[in-house]
Amino acid sequence: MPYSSDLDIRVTDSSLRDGSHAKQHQFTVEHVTSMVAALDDAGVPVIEVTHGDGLGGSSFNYGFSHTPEQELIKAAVRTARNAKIAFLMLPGLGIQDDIREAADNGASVCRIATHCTEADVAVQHFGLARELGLETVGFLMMSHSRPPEVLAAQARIMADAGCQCVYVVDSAGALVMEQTSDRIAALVAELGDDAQVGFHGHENLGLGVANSVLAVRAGAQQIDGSTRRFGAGAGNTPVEAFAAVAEKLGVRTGIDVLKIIDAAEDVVRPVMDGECLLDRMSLTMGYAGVYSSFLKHADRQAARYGVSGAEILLEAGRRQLVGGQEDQLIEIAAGLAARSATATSPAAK
Ligand SMILES: CC[C@H](O)CC(=O)C(=O)O
Ligand SMILES: [Mn+2]
Repeated sequence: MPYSSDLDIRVTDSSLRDGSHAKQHQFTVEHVTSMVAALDDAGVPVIEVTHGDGLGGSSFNYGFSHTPEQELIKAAVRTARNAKIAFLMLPGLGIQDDIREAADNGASVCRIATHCTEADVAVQHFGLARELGLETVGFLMMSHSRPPEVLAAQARIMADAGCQCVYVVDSAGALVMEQTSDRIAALVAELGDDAQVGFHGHENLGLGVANSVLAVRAGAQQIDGSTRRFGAGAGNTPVEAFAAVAEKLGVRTGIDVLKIIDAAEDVVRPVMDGECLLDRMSLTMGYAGVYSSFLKHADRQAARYGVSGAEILLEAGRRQLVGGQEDQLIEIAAGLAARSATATSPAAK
């Protein structure tokens, strides 16, 4: 087992990583220090801190960070008294030296994310992380897009490479109830005692907490959330709501519900540029199965080309775009603008 614990479920708070998308990667050391202090005090056992797109994500394509992520990781490690500090990396975007640096800076949980059909690109990274003594987590992103048996086979590749907990990642917030539990159950059956199973939800259909409860009932042992839903799209499963629901169900998370409710309101909310909303854009993402981190990119291209952001997302869903294909949002917006110019030109009438 990757960790010894008397908790039933281990919660990882992703607000300082998934929330980086919503914050357009503008976290400062002060933001990290205040949020880590509050989450740690409320008993959150793992806190993830990285650029939204993981180590090495600060770039023209994904958006430049305000503060280098390794500085943010160091600040988190300095601040946490009990919580472990985790980081995310996508092979190819981040490189192995980034993992070494994060480990040197005191992070202890290495989370490696691939598209849900591409687990093999992470094999060497899991090996390195284990050599460095890091705890390992694997992310199968866009898990709504493949059936349970495909995900289970990909989870097996991760576990054989040294991954200690494989997550079903609902990047688009598109999974509905049993679609979550069927996927979790398939991974649990495949992995047995070889690795744990986790669930990372998004709120784009308003199902983060419900899907997480179903994931737990299907055998998930680790659950992600973000305090105040501070994450991409409509945000992640709210940690404070999940902790409250878990307590009512008799599931122990070790999180003090009243303290995390206060942290959400008094500490996390002031760091956010705005609430993560279940509005037309994020709901369209859940409905059409679009990667939550495309939200701000789609907003920008909609404004730049004067077209509907929801139309951009619907086409992104039709094309089944995956992370790394953000540039296609520009092409989609330009195409919508060209079509609307043709339709309104006098020659077309
Ligand atoms: C770009 C990484 C991505 O945001 C990871 C994640 O949280 C997800 O796929 O939901
Ligand atoms: Mn996410």
